[in-house]
Amino acid sequence: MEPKGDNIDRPLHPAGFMTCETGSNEGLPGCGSIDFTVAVVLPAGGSGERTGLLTPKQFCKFLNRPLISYTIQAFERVAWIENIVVVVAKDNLDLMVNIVQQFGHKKVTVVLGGSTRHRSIFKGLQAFQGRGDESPLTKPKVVIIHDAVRPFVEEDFLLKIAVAAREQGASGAIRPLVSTVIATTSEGYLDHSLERVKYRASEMPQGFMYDIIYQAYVQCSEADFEFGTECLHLALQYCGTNAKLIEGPSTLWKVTYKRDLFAAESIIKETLSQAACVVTGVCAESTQLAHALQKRLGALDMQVDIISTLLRSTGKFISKSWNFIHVTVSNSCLEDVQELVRTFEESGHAVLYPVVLILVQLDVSEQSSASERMAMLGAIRDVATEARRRNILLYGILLNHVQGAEKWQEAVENLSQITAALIKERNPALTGQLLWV
Ligand SMILES: Nc1ccn([C@@H]2O[C@H](COP(=O)(O)OP(=O)(O)OP(=O)(O)O)[C@@H](O)[C@H]2O)c(=O)n1
Ligand SMILES: O=P(O)(O)OC[C@@H](O)[C@@H](O)[C@@H](O)CO
Repeated sequence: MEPKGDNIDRPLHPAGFMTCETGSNEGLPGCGSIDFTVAVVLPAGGSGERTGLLTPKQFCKFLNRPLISYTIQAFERVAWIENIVVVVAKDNLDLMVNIVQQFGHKKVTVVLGGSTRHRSIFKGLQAFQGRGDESPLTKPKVVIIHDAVRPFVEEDFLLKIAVAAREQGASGAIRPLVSTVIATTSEGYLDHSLERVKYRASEMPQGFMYDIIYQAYVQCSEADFEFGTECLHLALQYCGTNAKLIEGPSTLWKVTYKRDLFAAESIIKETLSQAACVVTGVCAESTQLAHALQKRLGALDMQVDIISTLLRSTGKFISKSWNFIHVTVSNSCLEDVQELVRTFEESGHAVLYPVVLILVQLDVSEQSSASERMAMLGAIRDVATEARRRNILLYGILLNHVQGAEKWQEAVENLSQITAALIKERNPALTGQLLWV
């Protein structure tokens, strides 16, 4: 999982940062909910030592996409946020610019960080300061500061933080303490414990009037830069600004330890669409199988639609990030699958989230020959390799049309369990394989 930084021949701004395509709020829906400019600083310049991994946690991949890309997406989909400044260590500068380009992130400026979190945040804030030439970034009225390793943040809470920062000068997310806080003696014994109900954990996002937090950083001490962990404290200490504290959802937690990476992956997978569109073609057996599958997947809380052909209606399902199950009684449908891969490529829709495409061949000839199975496997492998480049995960299933109602019911049950698992897990290792049910 080592980061692979390809050198990007991009001019580094005199202030030491690269600007990718910036978005604008003009005319976007939703920006009417806020009448002042808001920007975001995402400190992502750490090394993630506490995970015990060589790859900094913000660059660890989930479904073939780095964690930081999920965090950036959480902010770029908010129409009233104008600019997103991502602060990274020098060694990860090219990697970060690569990620912005690969996943089509907008409004993003990549900035070089510092040796501590506070130093990195200050570098991020400086991206809004003119440096003698016209800075490409508009200085915001309010700036939101958010650890890049907190990917699960929702627009409604960001709105609360931004409005409170505009009104109070500063605002911050808090959560109830899980463990009691105790003070220890220098010999390592209990000195006293704090009354837990009186304390809260300080989380992110935090919001500030830009001028307040910028001035706080201008005035803060070297000790603050070296050892401090709390931006709200700097606003109080150096600008006399008492932050409004807002209790946030439990999803605001920070990825810190290795266990947090597993939790983050599980949550990301849960957010992906489990819905599927079953494409049957025109033959009766496929349609019958599709309805049986729809009933069983429905029992697994999966939404399933059935269509006879991909023409015209594909866009509706692609726009909703649905997955596809293509049921056929012949191996002629690979052309359809290739057409679907091309449609996804043109829509660019699978860039952010992998889409599952399952090819179910109903073997009505009782028992396909080994050579026929090998031919199908070879064909699927080729198409799957191409599909993977478009972030489409193609799996093949060969379903024997067994005789006898009971055996058939069992086969359909197995098929539904396998298709549900493939869609939920999206395991790239199984793509291009032919499962035999
Ligand atoms: N010099 C630094 C140190 C940290 N951060 C960022 O600040 C956020 C919260 O810090 P933390 O969870 O402590 O990250 P790390 O410092 O990377 O973790 P560790 O202490 O385990 O090395 C992270 O997004 C991290 O990348 C930063 O921008 N610059
Ligand atoms: O201390 P760490 O560098 O692990 O993480 C930073 C956290 O302290 C910080 O995100 C919140 O406490 C809010 O300031």
